[in-house]
Amino acid sequence: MLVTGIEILEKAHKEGYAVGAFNTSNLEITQAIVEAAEETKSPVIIQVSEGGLKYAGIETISAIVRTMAEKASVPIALHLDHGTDFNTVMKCLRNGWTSVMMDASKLPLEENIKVTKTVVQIAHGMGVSVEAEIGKIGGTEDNITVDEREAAMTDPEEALKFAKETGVDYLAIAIGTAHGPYKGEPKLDFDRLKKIKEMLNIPLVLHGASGVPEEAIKKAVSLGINKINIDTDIRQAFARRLRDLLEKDREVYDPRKILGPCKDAMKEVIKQKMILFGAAGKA
Ligand SMILES: O=C(COP(=O)(O)O)N(O)CCCCOP(=O)(O)O
Ligand SMILES: [Ca+2]
Ligand code: NA
Ligand SMILES: [Zn+2]
Repeated sequence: MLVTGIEILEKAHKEGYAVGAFNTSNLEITQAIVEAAEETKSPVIIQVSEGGLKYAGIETISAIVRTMAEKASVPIALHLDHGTDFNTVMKCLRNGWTSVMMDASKLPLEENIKVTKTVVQIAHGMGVSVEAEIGKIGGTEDNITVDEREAAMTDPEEALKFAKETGVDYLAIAIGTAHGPYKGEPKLDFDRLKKIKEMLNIPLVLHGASGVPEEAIKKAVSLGINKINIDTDIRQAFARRLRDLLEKDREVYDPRKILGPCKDAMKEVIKQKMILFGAAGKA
């Protein structure tokens, strides 16, 4: 069934587990996520980035996700990932999103608070929950130094002020992860996470979780992470299966016979994440 993000994350926060938030931009990725959730009886957040909206078309990807979510037997939310443009957030609210991220983390704190508070008021008025980001979760390609990444981490006092003044439902925090494939092993600041959770006591979001070792994921969940964003690992599962399939079969040309197995490969990766996060069986 289609539900709001907070309905899924409030329960995860209370019961101490995390829910996968997986990016989609087409039919097959959406199928992989929904089938994985059904087969592991997991609640799940299906999210679309601004790039995904451009690729698929906002009404189209909304129709695909909402139709499949409404038919599903497990709770599914439709989330806007990294909504950096205010008007894009408004368009998603108008097109049936049940959760939106207003990502104004690149703005100074006071401006981030101002725009996030406005989005929270509008979204809550429409029965939609809101994610925001404090601290900077960059990309592994960003050529910033270790100190700069340290400096970009979320300050607990700022996070408390931000949460109180905006009324945000769940907060993405920077504790050492980054988007994209990692070159070395990411080092997560667990003390920082523990402090933020104790001070804010709301659902927390981990971005850049592809490529983070399983033990670190488990520890982050035990310390209060409740939404875990995964995209790169799914993309890589798709591409691996596609290359392997086309190398083995030079004759195949039916997209269903090519994309179908790729969908299955993505589904297997997603199922493993749901089990690792503790969402399996919680639907
Ligand atoms: O935190 C994450 C997941 O990060 P990871 O899967 O790379 O670790 N995300 O928020 C997913 C980011 C998706 C970006 O999509 P576009 O290419 O369309 O901009
Ligand atoms: Ca990553
Ligand atoms: Na997000
Ligand atoms: Zn992210």
